[in-house]
Amino acid sequence: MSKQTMFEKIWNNHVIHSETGKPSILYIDLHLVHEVTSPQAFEGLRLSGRKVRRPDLTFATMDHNVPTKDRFNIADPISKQQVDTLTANCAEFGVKLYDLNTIDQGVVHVMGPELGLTHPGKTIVCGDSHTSTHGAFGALAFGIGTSEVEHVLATQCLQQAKPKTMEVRFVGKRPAGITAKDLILGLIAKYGTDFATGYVIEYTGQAIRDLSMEERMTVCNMSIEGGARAGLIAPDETTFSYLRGREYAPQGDDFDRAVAQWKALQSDEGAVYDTVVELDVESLVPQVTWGTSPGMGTGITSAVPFPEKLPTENERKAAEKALEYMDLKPGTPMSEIPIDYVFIGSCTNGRIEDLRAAAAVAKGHTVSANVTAIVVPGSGRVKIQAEKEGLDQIFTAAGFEWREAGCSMCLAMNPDVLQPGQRCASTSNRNFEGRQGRGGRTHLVSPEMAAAAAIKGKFTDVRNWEFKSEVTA
Ligand SMILES: CC(C)[C@H](C(=O)O)[C@@H](O)C(=O)O
Ligand code: SF4
Repeated sequence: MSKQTMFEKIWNNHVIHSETGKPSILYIDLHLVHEVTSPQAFEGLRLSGRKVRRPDLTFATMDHNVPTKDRFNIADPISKQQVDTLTANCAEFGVKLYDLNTIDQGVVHVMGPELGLTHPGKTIVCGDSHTSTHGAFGALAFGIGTSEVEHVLATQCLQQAKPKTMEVRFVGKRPAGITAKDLILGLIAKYGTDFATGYVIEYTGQAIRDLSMEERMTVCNMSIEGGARAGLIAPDETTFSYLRGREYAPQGDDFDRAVAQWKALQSDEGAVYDTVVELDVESLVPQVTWGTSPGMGTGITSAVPFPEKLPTENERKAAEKALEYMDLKPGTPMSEIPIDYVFIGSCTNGRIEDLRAAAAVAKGHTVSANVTAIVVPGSGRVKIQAEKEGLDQIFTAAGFEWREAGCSMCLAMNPDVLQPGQRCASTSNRNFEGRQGRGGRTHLVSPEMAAAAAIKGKFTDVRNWEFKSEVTA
C-alpha cells in the first residue's frame, strides 16, 4: 500500500461514499454546538420533522453571548434569545448541554478537549471556524456553516471536497521566551492569511513535539487564520497522557487499545504532502500584530512597517488602510505603542497554562494606571483550577479583573467590548476592524506579552522581564 499522511488515513477511515469530481460524504464522530450557529439548524430539523440522528455524539455549550460578569443576567435581547433557544433546543432534541450551571461550560474549543471528547483520529465539526483547535490531538477538525450544522444533526454525515495536504515544518528548537502563540503568529506573518487555503496542515518538527497539549491547541487554533481547512499534530505520549482519565476518554483496557490505534495514525515515513513550508523557530522573537489581519505582524524588536516598502500593490494598499484604522505611524517601534486595554482569554489562550504564564509575569506588579486589564478563563474548570492555584489572587492584587468563562472580548457579542479608538493587547486570534468593538484596535500577542503590556502600559519584550517570578502549580 502506498505511504499515507495522517490526514489521508483519517480521511479514508471516514469516507462513506465518493464519486469522481464530486465532494465525498464523510462520517462525523463528534459534533460540537454553540448558541450562535445552531438556532436555524435546529429550526430546520423541526420544520422537516427530523430528529438529531446521534445525540450521543452531539454536545453543546454556550460561550459567545455569555456575560463574564453577572452572567445569568443577559441584557442584550438577541444574546439572551440565542442562549435561551439553545437551552430549549437541547432539551427538545435530547442533546447534552453544558450550560451556565455546570463547571464544564466554557468556550467550546476549551471545554471539549477538557472533557476528553477530542480524540486522535476522530472527525470533529462545529459551526465555528476555530474548530481547527482540536487538530492538536490528531483529529480532523474543522468549522462548518449553519446549513451544514443542520445536515450533521440530521444525518451525522457531511459532504466535503477533499483538501490538499501541507506540511508546516518548524525548524530548530524554540528559544526561551518564545511561546506557541509566537510560533503561529510568526508563521502567518511570514506566509500570509491565505497560504494554506484549500489545505489541511500537518505541523511537524522538534518545536512541535516539545509543545504541551495546550500549546499545541494554541497553534492549531489559528490554522484557519492562515486559510487552512484544518491543522493536525500527530498524537504522541503528550496527547495520551493529557487524555488519560478524562470523562469521555476511553477507560481502562479500552484506553490502551485506543492508544495502539492512535499511534498508527501518524504519517508514514516517506509519505508525500502536496506542499511543504518551513519556519525557522530559532530566529523568532515575541510577536505583536500591527494591522487588521493576523498576518500583519512583526517582532517586538521591530517597528510598524512602511507600506511603500512592501512587495506588492495589494499589500501596500492593505497596510495603508490598516495603519489608518489602527492609528499607527510607520517606523514607530512596536515597544513604543501605548495601550488602553488588555484581554487575556479566548480559545487561543484561555487555558490554565496560559493563565499560569500570564500570572508569572504579573506577580508582584501593578497594572499601569492607564490600562484596564481583564483575565477570562476559557472554561469553568479553568477558572476553578486557577483559583485553586491562587492565580486569581495574583491577578487581582496586580489590578487585573478576574472574570467568568466565555468568549468575552475575543469578539463583540457580549458586554466585554472596546470603546471606539481604544487599543487592546489581546491573546485572541483575530484583529479585524471592529472585532473587539466598533472602532476598537486589536494587537494579537501571547499571554506573557499581554500581561507585560498591562503592567508597562505599552508593548514590551517579555524576554527582558527582570522580575519574572515563578508561579508553581
Ligand atoms: C460566531 C462564530 C460563528 C465565529 C466563528 O466561526 O469563528 C466566532 O467564533 C469567531 O471566532 O469569529
Ligand atoms: S473565543 Fe473567540 S475565536 Fe474562540 S470561539 Fe469564541 S469568539 Fe470564536
